[in-house]
Amino acid sequence: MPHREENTEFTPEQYPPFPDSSEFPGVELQTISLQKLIDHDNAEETRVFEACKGRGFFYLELGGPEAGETILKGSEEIARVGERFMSLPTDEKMKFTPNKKEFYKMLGATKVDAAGTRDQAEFFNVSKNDMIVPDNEMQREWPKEVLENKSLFANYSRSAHGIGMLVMDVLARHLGVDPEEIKSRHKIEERAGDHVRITRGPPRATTEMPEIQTPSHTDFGTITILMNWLGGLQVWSESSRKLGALEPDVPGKWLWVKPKKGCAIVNLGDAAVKFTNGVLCSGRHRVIPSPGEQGKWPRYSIVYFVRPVDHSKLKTLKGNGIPPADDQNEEGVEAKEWIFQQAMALGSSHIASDK
Ligand SMILES: O=C(O)CCC(=O)C(=O)O
Ligand SMILES: [Fe+2]
Repeated sequence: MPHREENTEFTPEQYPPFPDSSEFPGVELQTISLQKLIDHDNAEETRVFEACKGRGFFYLELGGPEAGETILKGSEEIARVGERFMSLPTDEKMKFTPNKKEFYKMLGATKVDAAGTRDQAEFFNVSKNDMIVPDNEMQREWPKEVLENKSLFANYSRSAHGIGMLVMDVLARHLGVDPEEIKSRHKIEERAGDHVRITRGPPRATTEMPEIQTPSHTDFGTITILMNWLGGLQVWSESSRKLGALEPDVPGKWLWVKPKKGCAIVNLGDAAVKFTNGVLCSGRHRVIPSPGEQGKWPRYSIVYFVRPVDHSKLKTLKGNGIPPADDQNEEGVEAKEWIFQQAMALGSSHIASDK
């Protein structure tokens, strides 16, 4: 049985498998090989492009290349760092929630529906910008658990950002977009809303499904690299390119995304939809407690959000695969402001810095 002691509750080697039952219908996702993308394998590039036009979600097999190995190993190390931080008393953790925004979000701080039901997960966001710079250029206070592991977060951020950009480069070339246009909007050294998020959902309170750990949303950024070990993530069966609504706006149902060993789950965010005038899809998803026996364990996930740099303009890119947009003559909103607006449309200041 899982216990809440030092480094004992994140125990992937003990987790039971995702239940094999029609009660928990799963979604079929393509599995893309990172190594093949690095090798510019044509067929693999086409598969990833199709996956991003369709649901905007796929598994990425990480084993082999250095960046992939960093994510595989680093996500577990970060989960253990997260476990130590999460075990602190709430008031200690709340010190890292300046102005009720960002960094640490306690369980129940956001509303998951119009009735005001509260979420059931806590998370901590670690900004890429502060991890990749020398100590004297850091802009915020961080808990000692993070500071002691700054190089872990820095390496993880660089690898996840690099993987995200590799995928975006493939997509740009398939859309006839100058890859430099994407690169210049995602320079790692420039300030951006990128962060590593450590989320902990408590074991399921009752056997009844569901309480909501992370409410229905689409991610705000460009591309997300997600590592999780227990079920709980679900995607909406029908893809939609409408942004902002809390609830799905097309008929469908929630399908489970089963964690796949050795793979990240990669999904596009709203900025990728905006950049491509809706050619690419950012899939709607949510997290509920893990199914069956898995629900007895606390659930950790480690997410990296790649976002456009703060001062870049959220304007549709030009390319022969992108329908002309009506924003070409507008000045365009800066990424930082745009992400804030997306968050406000979701109706929560906590989500402002979130998804
Ligand atoms: O915990 C997960 O598996 C997904 C979390 C997520 O969607 C998010 O933090 O945006
Ligand atoms: Fe998400």
